[in-house]
Amino acid sequence: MGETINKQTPISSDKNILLEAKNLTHEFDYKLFENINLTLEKKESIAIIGISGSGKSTLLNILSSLLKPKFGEIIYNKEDIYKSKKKRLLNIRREDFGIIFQAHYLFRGFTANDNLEVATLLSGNSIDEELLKRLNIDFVLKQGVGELSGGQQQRLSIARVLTKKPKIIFADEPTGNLDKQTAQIVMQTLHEYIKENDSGMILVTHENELAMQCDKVYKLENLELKELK
Ligand SMILES: Nc1ncnc2c1ncn2[C@@H]1O[C@H](COP(=O)(O)OP(=O)(O)OP(=O)(O)O)[C@@H](O)[C@H]1O
Repeated sequence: MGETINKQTPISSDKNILLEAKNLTHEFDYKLFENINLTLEKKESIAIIGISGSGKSTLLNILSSLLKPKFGEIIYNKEDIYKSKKKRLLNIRREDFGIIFQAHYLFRGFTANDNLEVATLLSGNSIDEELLKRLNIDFVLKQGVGELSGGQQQRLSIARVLTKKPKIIFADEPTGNLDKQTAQIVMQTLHEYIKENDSGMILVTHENELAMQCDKVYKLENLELKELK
């Protein structure tokens, strides 16, 4: 009898689920993946690895509301985001999703501080001085974005995303421009953020070491997501 109860007990309760990808299929010139499923829970980090061209960034674009898949659903807050009205999709992207891509969309004609202010205005949150110190960019706030190094720009874009207090972080090679030590600080900051804020993170990376620091690791290979951890 006990066995039956165990079998019926869900591994994760619905209220812990942040995002679900169901039966995703996508292709451009060639098929990238077919019938992929993925679930992200609160406080969880997921890494996606795979060879160049396997479709990792495409998958992240689909998960993060930027690209409609050929087939399949992305369920967030019990709704398929790609079936939502355009305005609703934009609101989810703007308010709940924190998208960290290498081509960080900073406003280049403005100062670092102006860029953070935009996030505070949109979200109603204030700038987290501690976070800026941690990321070692607290001393560049008055500088123009164009005067910052690539790595400083990357950390500024991460600070801007976190200022929004997103429910889910989507990060594509977020430490690509950074030395090993700084990359580690950034990853630690992201992991702490999701634990402290009941958020989740999906990370695409080439670096196995960073991937293995995540709770789950999947490899995109032969059209499938294989669970490595
Ligand atoms: N918007 C697009 N239009 C047409 N083809 C695309 C588009 N975006 C990606 N592709 C193609 O899809 C394939 C997968 O690209 P993607 O960037 O998802 O791979 P990746 O695994 O992230 O690669 P990398 O590790 O090199 O960043 C590539 O062949 C790429 O040229």
